[in-house]
Amino acid sequence: MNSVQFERVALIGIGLIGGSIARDIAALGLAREIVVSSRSAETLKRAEELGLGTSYVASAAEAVKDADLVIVSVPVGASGAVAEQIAGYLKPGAIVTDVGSTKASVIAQMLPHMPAHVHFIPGHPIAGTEKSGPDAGFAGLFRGRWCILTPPPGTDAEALSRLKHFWESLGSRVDEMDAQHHDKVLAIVSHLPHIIAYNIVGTADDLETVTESEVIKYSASGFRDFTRLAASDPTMWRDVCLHNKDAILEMLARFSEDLAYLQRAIRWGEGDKLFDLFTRTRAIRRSIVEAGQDVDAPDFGRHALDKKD
Ligand SMILES: NC(=O)c1ccc[n+]([C@@H]2O[C@H](COP(=O)([O-])OP(=O)(O)OC[C@H]3O[C@@H](n4cnc5c(N)ncnc54)[C@H](O)[C@@H]3O)[C@@H](O)[C@H]2O)c1
Ligand SMILES: O=C(O)C(=O)C[C@]1(C(=O)O)C=C[C@@H](O)C=C1
Repeated sequence: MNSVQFERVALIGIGLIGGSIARDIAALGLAREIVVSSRSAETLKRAEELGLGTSYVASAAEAVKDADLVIVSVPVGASGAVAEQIAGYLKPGAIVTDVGSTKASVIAQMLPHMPAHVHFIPGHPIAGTEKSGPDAGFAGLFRGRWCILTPPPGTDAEALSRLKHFWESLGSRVDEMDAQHHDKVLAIVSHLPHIIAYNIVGTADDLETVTESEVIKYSASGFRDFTRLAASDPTMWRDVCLHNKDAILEMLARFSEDLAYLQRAIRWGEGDKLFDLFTRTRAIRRSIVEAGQDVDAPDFGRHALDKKD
């Protein structure tokens, strides 16, 4: 049974993630007021049509006044500008968090603007889809998914526990780690898969004779899964690449080495090497499914990634 946790929540950015949080807060009754703010007038109007908040304001500074919880859900490259806009208007004791896919850069951009009288606790829900905008959000997106918090050293324990409780109310499991570690882990499990998807779909598109007809015709195959990821928001993913540059480049270097190993095994007909690798990776997929981390499980009910198991 949930109850009101915050009198007033300010949502800065109301796309897929902000819009999903808004729907959950309302459905679960976690706040008395939900103030929605968006840079784009069109998005704000749409959020109002969808009834995502209790009030709607164009200015982020206006939105955070008297808010006990501020959630910044904008592309990571915009975090610093938002922090600068809201800094002078934050209520003493407010919790300020974000949902950005990279953490060290968000902290570097936002922390310098945060007044000493607020609790700044960055976060990242590991849940999403390839869609964006307020219409794309839905209640239950975070259920059964991880949310990683990266509290800076010295974070107030009570504020941290309130934010943790908030995400748990949305159905998430919460972990804490430092921002650098987060960025390394996410580089391999989230950022690289997207970069690889953008790349493979781009390569297929460059093979013009193929794309004209056959890629579309035969895309009910492994390629289709890549096209879903490659349809993800260009602004968001441009920012992720630019703001987790070091970790992504490190993982890409490892990936290229391993790809060269695979390429060599294929060239020289080294079937044992191929078989061993494919056996190892199959076991990983099976352990993910067994651990209940399979997004295709009925309770996640979002999209069909891989129905082959
Ligand atoms: N999409 C996902 O799967 C996913 C998952 C977890 C976390 N995230 C992170 O959540 C954040 C929001 O992503 P989303 O998927 O909700 O994006 P979205 O495009 O659906 O929504 C972005 C929101 O930010 C606003 N915005 C865009 N540019 C801005 C700017 N320069 N200044 C101020 N506001 C701006 C937009 O008007 C919109 O309200 C990003 O930091 C992203 O990395 C995304
Ligand atoms: O499922 C998807 O479409 C996603 O891209 C979600 C996903 C991911 O890679 O898992 C993407 C970016 C986030 O920061 C968190 C989650």
